[in-house]
Amino acid sequence: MLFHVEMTVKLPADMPRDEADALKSKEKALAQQLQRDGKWLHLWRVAGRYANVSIFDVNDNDELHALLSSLPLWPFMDVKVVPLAQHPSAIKN
Ligand SMILES: O=C(O)CC1=CCC(=O)O1
Repeated sequence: MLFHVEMTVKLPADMPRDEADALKSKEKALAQQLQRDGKWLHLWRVAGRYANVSIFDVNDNDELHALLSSLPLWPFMDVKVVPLAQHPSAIKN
């Protein structure tokens, strides 16, 4: 199942720089592993915002939730999920 996910990161302004950097580093390592695993198909920065748009390919809603909630930045993100279905006019998917 494919999901469009928008994540907006909101780190507390008073979070120490080294703590924020450690979280971002862990986030990057896990995001890259999930891309190698074929679960995280696309990862795009939203221009001008500390946010990304991603496409995930997972088995079901529960796997998506488990994956998203395992991200180190999860406690500091607003996440919007849109389930995707086939479009009848699409010539590739
Ligand atoms: O910077 C972000 O958009 C949050 C994030 C998700 C995966 C990653 O490496 O950073």
